[in-house]
Amino acid sequence: MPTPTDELRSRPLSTLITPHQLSERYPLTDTMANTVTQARAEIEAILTGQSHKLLVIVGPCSIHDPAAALAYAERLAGLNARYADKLCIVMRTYFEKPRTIVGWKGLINDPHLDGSFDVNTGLALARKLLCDINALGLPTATEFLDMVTGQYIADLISWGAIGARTTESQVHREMASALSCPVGFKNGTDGNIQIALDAVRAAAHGHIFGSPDKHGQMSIYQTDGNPYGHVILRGGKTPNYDARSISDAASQLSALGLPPRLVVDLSHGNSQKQHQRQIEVAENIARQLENGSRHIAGVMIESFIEAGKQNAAPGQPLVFGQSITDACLGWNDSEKVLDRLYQATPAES
Ligand SMILES: O=C[C@H](O)[C@H](O)COP(=O)(O)O
Ligand SMILES: C=C(OP(=O)(O)O)C(=O)O
Repeated sequence: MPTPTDELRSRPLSTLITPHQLSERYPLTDTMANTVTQARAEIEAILTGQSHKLLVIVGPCSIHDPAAALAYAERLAGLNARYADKLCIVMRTYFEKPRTIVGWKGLINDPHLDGSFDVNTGLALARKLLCDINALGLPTATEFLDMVTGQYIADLISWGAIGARTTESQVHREMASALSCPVGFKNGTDGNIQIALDAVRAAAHGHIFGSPDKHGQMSIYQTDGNPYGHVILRGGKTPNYDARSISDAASQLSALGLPPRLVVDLSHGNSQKQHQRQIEVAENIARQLENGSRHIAGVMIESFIEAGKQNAAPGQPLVFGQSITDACLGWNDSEKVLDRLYQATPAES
């Protein structure tokens, strides 16, 4: 026997349910499919400038408690109905968190928040929550980070993001080229927009790559390319939501023959990670809209029931509806921000 040279630093722990098995347990119903199909069509029309509406991706930084997320979704569904003539509201349902170094990586990876890494339960909780939210008629958004887990939930997602830490990654661009929903690419954490422009172009192309299929069989996939890739300005070392930064990015899109429309993240580098600052960023965006800017297709907001964030320590009780990753706006401020954006969005001309 030769000396082993492989799997020296890894080992399989247990088998993973397949995407097909999970979707048999939590199937996509006609109501859910209608929510997804209608929202994707509306978002596509917003991104190409055919719709006057503003896309608003709003919700917790991450999902850690499905009951709290559903309680938030029920409130948000009310605002979705109230503002439907001008806003296209999509709930942030982020199950995978990219970490700067290490930390809790989201509900799918560690659903019990205790390092037990019960991934099969995490996948089931994520899919069930997405079914419940879409059944309310409220569409959902997520970051696609892991190359495998997206297969379990992508049919329930109306808008996807590739994060600041992965926009430059070839495999994420290939994945985006396959996704059935519109996909936004964040600028880099240092503020580099070029990588997001490159990503939009790369994802618009078809690619060939290896991936498990819905039954877990390793397969060679061919993708068509995603025509609805777009840039998300999330700030970097300094913010980039001001009118000048937005029009510069829009000019770069036009020069590439792409629609000069983009999404602005009110959080992260644009709020310098101070959640309350999202309110002033929203005010600035509202004024740009009122001044006739045609470049702002949408915004992203980190919002939950309770403002701020808390530390999740195993065995310690958690505040219901408060973030355990980035700090979020509380519900009252979120309502005010959405109302302000509604007032600033032009009515259909
Ligand atoms: O949006 C979430 C965080 O900003 C991102 O996951 C990085 O988090 P970290 O810097 O706390 O690891
Ligand atoms: C991780 C996120 O953002 P970014 O990739 O911009 O840091 C996020 O939106 O949760």
